[in-house]
Amino acid sequence: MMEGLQRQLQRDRGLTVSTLPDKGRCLFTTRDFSPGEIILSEEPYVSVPNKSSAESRCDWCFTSSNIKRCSSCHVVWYCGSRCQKSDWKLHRLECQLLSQLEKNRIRSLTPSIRLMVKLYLKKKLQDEKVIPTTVMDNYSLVKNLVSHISEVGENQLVLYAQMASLVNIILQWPNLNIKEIAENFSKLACNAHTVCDSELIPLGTGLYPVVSIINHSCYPNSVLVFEGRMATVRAMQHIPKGSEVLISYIETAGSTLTRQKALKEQYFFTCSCPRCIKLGQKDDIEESAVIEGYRCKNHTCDGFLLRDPESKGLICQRCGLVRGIEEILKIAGEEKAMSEKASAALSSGHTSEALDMYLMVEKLQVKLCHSGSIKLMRTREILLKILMEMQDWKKALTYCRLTIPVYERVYPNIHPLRGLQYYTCGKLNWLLGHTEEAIKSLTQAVDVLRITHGTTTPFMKELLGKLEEARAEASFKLSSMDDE
Ligand SMILES: C[S@@+](CC[C@H](N)C(=O)[O-])C[C@H]1O[C@@H](n2cnc3c(N)ncnc32)[C@H](O)[C@@H]1O
Repeated sequence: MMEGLQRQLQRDRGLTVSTLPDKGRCLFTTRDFSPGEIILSEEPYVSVPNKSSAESRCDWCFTSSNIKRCSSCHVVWYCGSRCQKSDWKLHRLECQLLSQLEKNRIRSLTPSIRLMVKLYLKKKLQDEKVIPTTVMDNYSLVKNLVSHISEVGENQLVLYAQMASLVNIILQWPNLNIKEIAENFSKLACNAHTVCDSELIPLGTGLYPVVSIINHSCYPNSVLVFEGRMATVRAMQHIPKGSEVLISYIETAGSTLTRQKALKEQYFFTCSCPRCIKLGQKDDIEESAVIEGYRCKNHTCDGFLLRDPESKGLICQRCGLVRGIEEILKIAGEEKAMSEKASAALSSGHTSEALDMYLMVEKLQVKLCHSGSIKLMRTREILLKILMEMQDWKKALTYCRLTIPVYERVYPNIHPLRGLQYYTCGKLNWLLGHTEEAIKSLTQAVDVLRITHGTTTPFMKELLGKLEEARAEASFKLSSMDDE
């Protein structure tokens, strides 16, 4: 199977699988790739939508529109007969199992448990040749995934063992190996991908064993996006022949320490990408102080603070003013308490209370954090979302504009989140009738998103349509001015 995969990747894609001593398997290019070009597309081996009390999703394509519950198991939803048919061979077995479960068990079913049950059902159906196997779609690819089981902590192991025994109860197969199921949970933790829509809203989880060969970099040359349930890896820059294809597994906006911690905890490795090797160097320390540190006490100064070895405070690197730790901790405490209240208000649907609370959080964070702070940017993003929900386009645009300089600082020129933020800015300007500004932001969005998302998806067609509309409006305005 592995030779078959190698041959297909080489012939159809210009790719090859190699092994590096410090990384394990890796994907390399055997030809040049240009920015925006698809490197790899893959359907999931298995996938499952997220569980949300507010919104169910089609088990096959993840849409939440026009969905109906399966009339037999009452657990799984489909948007129509096409998706139901595509999933039928597997769901037929799953449906019988789910129908036998007690109500309490059904309620406690998590997406991970369902994903694991589906994994075993798919393997069984492929073993019995009910579902065909292909070089890109077979269980041996799952077998080859890394699990890091020997590095998993005691508490996590107990959790995996409990989850494995639940899978065993659901499947009721003789001779099921609980240890193997637990190890497969560990594989899912470092190999499964969150399936997102074009705006990067999470919809579910999928296992894409070929995409899982791709290693991580905090400065990646490629990006993983989803078109429905299909995973697509695109080149974000020119990738010469003989390069390793690298995507990012994590939110790359954080400081080197934050990124390394996240990678170690979930993926058990220490990243040595061009950004991570700078750990502890002057530039890296200063960047962390801006994006995760505190602001100068003097509000007219935009300096960042570093620990002052002589005093018990932090010293501004621009004006030299010392800021005491006690004062920082006091505001930080108030900010934490208010953030918790605000988040609780938002998740219980009290939108206008949440808005007031987040405005207070923002005030405290402005006192506390540097203007380049990621934390402050996240609060402003929440305010932007709330204000958009309330259709207060004017204030929403103010917040969107405030986030842009931080996006431009923490994300590279071509990054999907940066493109999406320009898109939001463009839409808001358009709604407010600021045609010229809308054209500028929508053009910036297109420049980024045509590389990360391609140009042919409905999402991109909508964006390109909006830009065209804004340009037509601008030239109409111009020609009516000429007439006057
Ligand atoms: C999704 S898998 C990637 C493929 C993997 N190398 C393999 O052999 O199957 C994730 C695992 O790959 C390894 N890995 C990924 N990126 C790495 C990197 N930049 N440096 C070292 N190891 C890395 C880690 O062991 C991580 O848990």
